[in-house]
Amino acid sequence: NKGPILSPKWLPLRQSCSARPGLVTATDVVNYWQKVFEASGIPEARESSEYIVSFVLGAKTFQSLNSKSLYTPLTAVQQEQIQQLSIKRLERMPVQYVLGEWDFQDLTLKMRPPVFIPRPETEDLVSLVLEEESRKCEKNSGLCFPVPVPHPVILEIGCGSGAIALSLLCKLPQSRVIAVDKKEAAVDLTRENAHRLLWLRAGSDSFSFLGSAKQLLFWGPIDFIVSNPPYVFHEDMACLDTEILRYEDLDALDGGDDGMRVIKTILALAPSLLKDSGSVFLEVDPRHPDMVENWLQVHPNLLLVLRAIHKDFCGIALSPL
Ligand SMILES: C[S@@+](CC[C@H](N)C(=O)[O-])C[C@H]1O[C@@H](n2cnc3c(N)ncnc32)[C@H](O)[C@@H]1O
Repeated sequence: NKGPILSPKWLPLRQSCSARPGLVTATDVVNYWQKVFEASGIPEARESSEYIVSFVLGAKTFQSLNSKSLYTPLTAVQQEQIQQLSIKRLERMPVQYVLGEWDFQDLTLKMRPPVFIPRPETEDLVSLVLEEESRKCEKNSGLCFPVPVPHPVILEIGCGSGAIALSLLCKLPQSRVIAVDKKEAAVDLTRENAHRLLWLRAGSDSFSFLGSAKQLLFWGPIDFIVSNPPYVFHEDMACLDTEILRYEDLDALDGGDDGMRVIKTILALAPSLLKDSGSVFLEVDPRHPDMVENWLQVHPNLLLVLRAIHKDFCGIALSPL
């Protein structure tokens, strides 16, 4: 039900664009595909076109192309590549899947449907964990008799492409990071991204992948549990963008009736996994902090308290008593 790809509205334009391949520049092609995308109702038409053209020219952004790249005529091969990728975008494939890679913090990660595409706001979740770790280190160095702080053990539940876990490992190279996801496709992509970023080939044993939460119990005390779990309220799922509904794993987003299905699992699991000084960092819906607080009140045995809410980014931080 995706409809015709080659709509008559833009086919003549494409023909005129490819008729004189030697004379078409990157700027011409960006403008051309922007118009095609707009005519087909593709969201973020300009950005999509710019990303695709820059990618084929080996750049991250259109703005970073120098004037030579902008005005040198594209080869027929480059035009063909741009057309192939643009056709995928016309099918409403998210640009991250079209390009097959996307940046998260300082990392370029492989992206592949249906594994969840990391969102920019999740970068703040990583920053919150890093801030907490540096606070712990500062607190210790302020003691009269500082004791060596052991390197943190970090567990990410629901790693998707590995964006959070790999960013943390990159920023805290001495830490031990365990990444777990219930979907094999996600664990595989995290593993690929880790290999791609060379940590495993360098002989590091600081990254582990798990397909099942049961194995976590063998891991011993953990400093930080971090997760961007599925937290969309089930009734809101139908309102998601076509790009998401068509290509991303909906299980990665659907948090059940109250959006708390996986959040509750993580909170229930946390006390048995965390060190006494450990914390849980979760990205949640803006409605969730109150709901989490109420849920914790009826589960006092978990000994968890809601310690901070970072409303701007919909993140909450929880820590055990
Ligand atoms: C919103 S995505 C987040 C992916 C990644 N952490 C990110 O931020 O880009 C949620 C992820 O949690 C995984 N997931 C869902 N339920 C899970 C469960 N019960 N245990 C482990 N992973 C789960 C999904 O497969 C998906 O990869």
